[in-house]
Amino acid sequence: MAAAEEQCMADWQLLRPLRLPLWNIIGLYDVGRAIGKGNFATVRIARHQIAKTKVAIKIIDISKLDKDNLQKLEREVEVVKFINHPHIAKCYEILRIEDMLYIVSEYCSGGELYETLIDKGRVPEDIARKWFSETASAVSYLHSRGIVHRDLKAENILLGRNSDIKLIDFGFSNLQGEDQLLNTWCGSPPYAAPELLLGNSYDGMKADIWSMGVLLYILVTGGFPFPSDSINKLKISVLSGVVKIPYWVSVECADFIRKMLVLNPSKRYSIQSLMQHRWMHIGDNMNNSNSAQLLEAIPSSSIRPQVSKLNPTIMMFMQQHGKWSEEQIVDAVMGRNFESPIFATYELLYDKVKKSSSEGTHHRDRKCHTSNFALIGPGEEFPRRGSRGSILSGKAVIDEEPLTPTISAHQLAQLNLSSPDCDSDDSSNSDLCDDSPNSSLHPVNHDRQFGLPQGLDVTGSRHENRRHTLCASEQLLSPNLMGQFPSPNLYMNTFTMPPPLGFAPMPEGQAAEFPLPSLHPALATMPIAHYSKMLPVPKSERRASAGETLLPNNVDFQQHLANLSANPMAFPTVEEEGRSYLSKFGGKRNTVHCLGNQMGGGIQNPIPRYQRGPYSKAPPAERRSSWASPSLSAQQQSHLEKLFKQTLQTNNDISRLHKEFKGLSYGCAQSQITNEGSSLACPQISITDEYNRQHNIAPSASSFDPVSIFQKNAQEVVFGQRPATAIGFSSTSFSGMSTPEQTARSMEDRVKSIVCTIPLSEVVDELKSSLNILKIPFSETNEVVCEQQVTEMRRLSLPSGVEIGVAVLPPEHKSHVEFAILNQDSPTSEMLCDQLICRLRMIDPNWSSE
Ligand SMILES: Nc1ncnc2c1ncn2[C@@H]1O[C@H](COP(=O)(O)OP(=O)(O)OP(=O)(O)O)[C@@H](O)[C@H]1O
Repeated sequence: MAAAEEQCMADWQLLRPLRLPLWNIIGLYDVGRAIGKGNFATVRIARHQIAKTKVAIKIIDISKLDKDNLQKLEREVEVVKFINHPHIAKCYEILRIEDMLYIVSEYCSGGELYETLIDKGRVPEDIARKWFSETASAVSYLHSRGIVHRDLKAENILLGRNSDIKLIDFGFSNLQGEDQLLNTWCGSPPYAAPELLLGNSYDGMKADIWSMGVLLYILVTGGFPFPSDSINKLKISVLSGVVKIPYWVSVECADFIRKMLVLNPSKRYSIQSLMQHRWMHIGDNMNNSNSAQLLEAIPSSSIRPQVSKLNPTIMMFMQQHGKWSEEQIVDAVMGRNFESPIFATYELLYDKVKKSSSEGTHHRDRKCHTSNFALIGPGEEFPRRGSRGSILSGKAVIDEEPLTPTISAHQLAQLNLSSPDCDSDDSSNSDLCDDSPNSSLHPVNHDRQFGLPQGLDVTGSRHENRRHTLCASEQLLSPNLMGQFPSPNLYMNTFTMPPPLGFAPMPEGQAAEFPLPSLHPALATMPIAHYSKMLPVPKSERRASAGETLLPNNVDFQQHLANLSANPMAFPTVEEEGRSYLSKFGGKRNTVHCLGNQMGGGIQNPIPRYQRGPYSKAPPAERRSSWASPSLSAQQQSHLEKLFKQTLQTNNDISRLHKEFKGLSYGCAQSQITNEGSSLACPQISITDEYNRQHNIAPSASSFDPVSIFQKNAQEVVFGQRPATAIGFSSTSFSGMSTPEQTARSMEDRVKSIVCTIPLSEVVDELKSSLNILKIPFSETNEVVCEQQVTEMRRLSLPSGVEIGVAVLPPEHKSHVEFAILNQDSPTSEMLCDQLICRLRMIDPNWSSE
C-alpha cells in the first residue's frame, strides 16, 4: 500500500465516530433511535459506515410473522428491489440475520405527511398540488408497471429533505395483470374504496385512485371526506356517495376530488386521466415540478436501470475503504445483489455524489480539492478525461492531468465521510446517538393525532395511536376464521335510500328501505375514533361551512373521546351531531362562524370560533360569513357594490369593475373572471327559483347568468360565495330590502343544484323512480322555455315544498338540476334532496356541482 494510502487509512480510523455498542451495529450500519413503528416492524435511523449516509432500517422479526404476513413481507422485498422513482423511498439493502429481516432504505428526514397535516392543518392548494402531483407521479410509475400499492395514505407518504414526497410501505403492493381483479382486503379503512368495504373483488389501481381522492381531500380540507367512528358508519357514509366539500376548496379541486371518489370503480378516474385533470396543471408554466414534467422525468424504461459501467472513482474508494476487490464490486453491482453490502455501498455513494452534484456545492469543493478524483456525471459512461472532483461534490475540476484516482485523508474530510460532527444532514450523528436501541420511540411532536389537540394527554406513544394498515387476507376468510365473526346479518344496515348500484329497485308499495350489502366480514365493527374528526385547521381560518363537519374544540373533543370510550356505539357521529345542530337552528347552514378573512378585514367575533362550543350558534353579526366571499373584506365588498352601481349609471362601462375584480381574484379560486363572448363573465349562481319567481321568468331557467343580469341593469347586486372563493353576482329582490343575510336564508341555503352530463329524460326518470321507491308523491310539469334559446324543462313538485327543476341549458346542453326547498321543513327536505342527488351522481359519475 502506498504511503499516502496508509496515511489515509490511519486518518480514517482516527476519524471514525465513537462506536456505538456492538449490538447497535447491523451489517455496515450504525443503528440509532426508532423513527417509526408498524404492525410488525420497527423502523430505526441508521448510518452507513462508509458512505456516512443516513438510512432507515425497517426491522422485522420474522419468527413472529404468520404465513400471510411472511408472504406479504416477501412481496414487499421483491417489489422494492425493482422500483426506482424520485418519489418512492429507494431500497438499498436487504439483510437477513437469523430470525431478523432488515430492509435498508432511503431516509426521509421530513417525517410523515400525516404528522405535517396534524401540526399544520390543511395546506394551501398550491402546496397540495405539489405533494399530490409527486404522489401521483409515483403511483403512475407503479401502475404503468402493473404494480398496485393498495395502502396509499398520509402515513405512508413521507417528506424528504426538500419537502419532496417519498412513498413508502409496499407491504400490500402486488402485481396486477390487465383485466385482473384482486381479492385480498388490505389498506386502512378511511382510505378504503367502497368495493373494498363491500368485500368485492376489485381493481387495485382503481382502489389506489380512491385512496388518492381521500388523500387530496385531507390535504385541502384538513379532514376526512367520510368522518365516522366505526367501520359500519364509515361504510354508510362512503356508500351514500355524498362528498361534502368545504367552500374554501376551489371549484377545480372539488371537481377533481369528486372524479376520484366515484363509487363505481369503472367510472372512476384512472391514473392517466388523473394526471391530465386541469387542477393538476394550474400554474404549470410557473412551477417546475408540475405533474407533466414529473412524468416526463421518469424514464419510460421500467425498473431500475441496469448499470452498464461502474464509476471508477467510487470503485477505487470502495476498494480502499471496504477492502473489496474490483471483481467483487463488479459482481455485486452488476448483479444488483441487494443482499450484498457491496451493492448497497456503491449505490449509497453513487446517490451521494449525484445528490451533491445536483445541490451545486462546487464552489466549496473548488477550494478544497487537493487530489485528482474524477467522477462520471449522471448519465455519463466514462469519466471526463482530466476532470477532478470529489465524491461529495460530484463536481469536477478540469485540468490537463491524467486521471489518478487516489484519495487522501484531507479529501475524506471534504467528503464528509469521516467526521462524526460535520454538519451534513447525511453524516450527522445526532439522530443516531440520542436514543438507545432499548429506548421507547421518540416522543417529540407526536402528541397530536387527527383531531387530537396538542397537549391532550395521549397515553402511550404516538405510535400506539398511529393508524395501521388492516389486512384481511384470503386466510382471514377461511371458514374457521369466518366463524369468529358475528353472522353477516349483524353487519346489515338499513338505509332509507334507493338501492345502490347492483341492487334491483324495490317494487312499488314496499318499504322504502334498502339493505346495504353487508360489511366485509373481516372488518369487525371496530371503532375508528382516530379517524373521525377533522384535522385542526389554522386558527385564522377555522370556520364551519356548508354543512361540513363542524370543528370540535379541545374540551369538547376530550369529552367526546371520554364518552366514546365509555360507550362507543351510543355516541353520535359527527354527521349526526351536525344534523342535530341543523334541526336546532332551523336548518340554517353556513352561519356558524365569523368572517375572519385572509385579507385582514371582516367582522371579528371576540370569542374565536375554536374556543366556543363546536356547534354554538354564531351571533347575527357573524352570519355574513355564509354569504361573503372569504377572500373579501367587508370594506372591499362594499367598495365593489358601490362600483357596480356606479358602473350601471355610466353606460355599462364595466372595464373598471372588471379590473377591480381581476385584482381581487388574487387569492380566489383561480380567477373565475373569464371572457367568454362577453366582456365580463362570472360564475353562475344558482338562485334561480327565487330569482325567476321575482322576475316572472319561467321556473325552468335553472341557473341564471349574472352577466346578462348585469347587462339588463339589475337594480341591486350582492356578492356571494358560490363557489366560495369566487366572486359572483346575485340578484335579490326588487324591493331593495333584502340583505345578504336574508338572501342567504331565503335562497342560497335552500337550493341545491348539480349539472349532469346525461340526457334530461334519464335524469327525470331516475328522479321519478327514486321518488316512487320512496313513496313520495309528486306532480310533474313539462315546459318549453323561450329565453334566448328554446330549452326543455321539467319540474317535479313535491307536497313537502321541494321543487325539482331539470333543464337543458345552452351552451353545453347539459342537464341542470335544481332542488329548491320552499318551506320550513328544510332538514328533512335537505336529506331527501341529498339522497336524490346521490342517486344522480351514481348514474352520472361526470356530474358537477354548480
Ligand atoms: N424511509 C423512511 N424514512 C423515515 N421514516 C420511515 C421510513 N420508512 C418508514 N418510516 C417510518 O416508520 C413508519 C412505519 O413504517 P412502515 O409503514 O413501512 O411500517 P409497516 O409495518 O409497514 O406499517 P403498517 O403496518 O402500519 O403498514 C412510517 O410510517 C414512518 O414514520
